[in-house]
Amino acid sequence: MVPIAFAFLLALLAWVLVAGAYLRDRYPVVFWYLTGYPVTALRVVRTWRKVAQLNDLAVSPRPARGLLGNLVVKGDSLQAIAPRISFPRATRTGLSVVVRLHPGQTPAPFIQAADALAHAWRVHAVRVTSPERGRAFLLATAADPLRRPGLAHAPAVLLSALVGILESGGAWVMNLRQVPHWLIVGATQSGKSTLMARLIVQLAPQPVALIGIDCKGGMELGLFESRLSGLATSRREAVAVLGSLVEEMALRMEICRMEGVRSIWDLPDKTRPVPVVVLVDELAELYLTDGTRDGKAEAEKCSTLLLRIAQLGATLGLHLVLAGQRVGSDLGPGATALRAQLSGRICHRVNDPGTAEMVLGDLNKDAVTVAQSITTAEQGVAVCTSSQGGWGRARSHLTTIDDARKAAGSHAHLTPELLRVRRALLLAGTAGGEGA
Ligand SMILES: Nc1ncnc2c1ncn2[C@@H]1O[C@H](COP(=O)(O)OP(=O)(O)OP(=O)(O)O)[C@@H](O)[C@H]1O
Repeated sequence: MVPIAFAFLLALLAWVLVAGAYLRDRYPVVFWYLTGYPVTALRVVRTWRKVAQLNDLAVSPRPARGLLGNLVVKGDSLQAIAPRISFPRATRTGLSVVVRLHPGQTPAPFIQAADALAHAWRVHAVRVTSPERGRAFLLATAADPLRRPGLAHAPAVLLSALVGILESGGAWVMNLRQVPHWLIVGATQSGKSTLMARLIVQLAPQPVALIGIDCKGGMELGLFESRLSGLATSRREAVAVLGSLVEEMALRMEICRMEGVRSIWDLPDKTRPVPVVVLVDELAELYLTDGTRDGKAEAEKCSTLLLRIAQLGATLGLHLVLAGQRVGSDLGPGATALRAQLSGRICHRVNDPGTAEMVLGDLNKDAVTVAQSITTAEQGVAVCTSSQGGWGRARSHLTTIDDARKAAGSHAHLTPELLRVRRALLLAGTAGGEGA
């Protein structure tokens, strides 16, 4: 009888384990509600007083000074009282707690203690906000939502690309109408090319001209040449292409002036020139020189042309997406000036703190710290700015180079002809041939 009961218990245990694993993989939200949430909620309630006291979130109703005989004694009371919290409420990805602040308390110490709370509750992260005076709202995320992200959805809009998923579960969208120019940075194997490939897959079916500048001999962007209205594979060609785009910009300004409008988007659909997106792979190649006078002059020219497009292009339908392994002040003052014009920033894992600082430091110091904590295992994860002015972690949707090449090929017939660019490339090619 005993062995049968034992075998039955073993079978039951095995079944529970298998069912649990199935539930966790197929229905992670249900799994969280049934198992993770009750355990974590109890842990929050049980540890709150201690955690609050250890992190200076508890305050004493007694004054910090008192009289002992004739002496004024100063010090913290031993009877600090933790602020009251609501019972943790389950969310799809974690739980939330409302804290009733003591009079005189602000949410600032809670923001500082967010990391300690995450460790104490054994969750991935805790975010602190204060939507209402006198209350702090703690939102705990149980596991990193970017570890196994699902697919996000967003409506198809001109010049807008759904490139991945945000940590919040929302769609990660690069909307060039809202944020006209972007800087994408990351160490080797961090996910830059995958993001570029995703961008090309998303923009290829749209009525936009794509121009590639890839000074690594066209190894990366050359794969999508069938959908490119021009591809520069050397700095000489890049100068020619960017120069022709500055001429195009001047022409568009003239059209806008004659029509009495301030942007090509105010022109009627029929007369509006096609928007142009310039994709640059390895930005540093445009700035670094071999020390010769000609090399320096070419790099300076490139820098000036990029800066002009970044300054004036947004309303004229010219957009820049610049990618590179690192962007440092050593590339010259032109690179720093250009960065100021690129309001969209994406920072994958980087090799040195200086690069994260250069990409995000002028926007938010916390974003720099978060970018520096991206590990080699988190390919495709990046810190990105949003069109609302905030920032967050996100992961690109995995897109293979083959997917992007196929998308470029099947939309090749949509490639707009930019004669000015083609002519500049031809002339640069001929001049390069003569010079060789
Ligand atoms: N969003 C993602 N999800 C999962 N894996 C990814 C993601 N993005 C990139 N990877 C993986 O990371 C690897 C490197 O990606 P990618 O080639 O895009 O990096 P990179 O920064 O362009 O590297 P390099 O500078 O060496 O060209 C690829 O093999 C890809 O499979």
